[in-house]
Amino acid sequence: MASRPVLTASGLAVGRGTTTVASDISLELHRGELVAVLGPNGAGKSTLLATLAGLLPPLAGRVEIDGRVAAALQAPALARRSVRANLDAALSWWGVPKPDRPARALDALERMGVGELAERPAWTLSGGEARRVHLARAIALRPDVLLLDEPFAGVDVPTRAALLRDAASVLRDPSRATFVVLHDRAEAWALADRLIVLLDGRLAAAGEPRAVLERPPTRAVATFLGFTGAVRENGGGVRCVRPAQVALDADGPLAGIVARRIPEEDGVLCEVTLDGGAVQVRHPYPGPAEGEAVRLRLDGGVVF
Ligand SMILES: Nc1ncnc2c1ncn2[C@@H]1O[C@H](COP(=O)(O)OP(=O)(O)OP(=O)(O)O)[C@@H](O)[C@H]1O
Repeated sequence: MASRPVLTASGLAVGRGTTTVASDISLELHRGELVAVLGPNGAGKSTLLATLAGLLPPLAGRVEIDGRVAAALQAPALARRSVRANLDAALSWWGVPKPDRPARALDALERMGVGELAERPAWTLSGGEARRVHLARAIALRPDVLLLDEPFAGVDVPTRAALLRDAASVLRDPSRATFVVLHDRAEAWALADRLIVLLDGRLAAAGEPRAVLERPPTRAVATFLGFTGAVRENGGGVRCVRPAQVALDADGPLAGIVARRIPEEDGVLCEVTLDGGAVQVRHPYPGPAEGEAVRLRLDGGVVF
């Protein structure tokens, strides 16, 4: 990317106390992009975010920022006052002159779809409403770098879908870089311009989400990204496949046995053992029985 980065982390090691959680992290954030961080529990996503925010000292390396950073941490943590007063306090602390604050606050609340909640006491909000206000408060600051830690945690599925839809348009802003820790891969596909995967204490993958999904750099990254099937190849190596890359097909070249059926909303997820591996495949209800012999075909995947 040609523009000057608004945040540059070089050779960064992050951790708590003297314990290193993740190291050798180098990344750049540019204005206008939304970068998502994925990784399993305990991978160090929140620790990295807190370090980029300046809330924790780097254990090695450095973070350079060209502008101001605002972070919205995991818990909404709204003060016991009205929604409007919560935003006003943040804007005041940020140094926004008093006459400018009401319009800035209302604009951010409206952009997050909660303008009508401005006068509500913060403690009367539902979890989903509090999340929106929490995001609005960070957006209202108009930082150069916006760091968000799991902004959709604990929000139920329909509310989450609506929040994601609103956030996708509000969070991407040409004037700032947005860096967001996510738990759910689906959120990353919906939101991110760029994806970072933290795994086993290092930055294990980085790139455009589609590219990372199509060509995960290691088997560990592939497994983390949902390549649940692995089949030995004749020529050597192991082909890793996602359930969507497997089809039950009476004329398919591979023979397997259904080892387990996991009922899902729109069908069944079948775990099929093959000579040389195992895969998962989705099938409309009722699908094959446990113990049934099936034939299947693999469409794609990646070989390690
Ligand atoms: N306040 C703390 N004091 C000491 N250790 C901590 C603290 N917070 C987190 N840790 C430890 O640091 C490691 C990384 O935790 P972190 O919260 O950064 O991971 P994460 O990837 O954000 O995980 P999750 O997906 O579960 O939120 C973990 O081993 C965790 O137990």
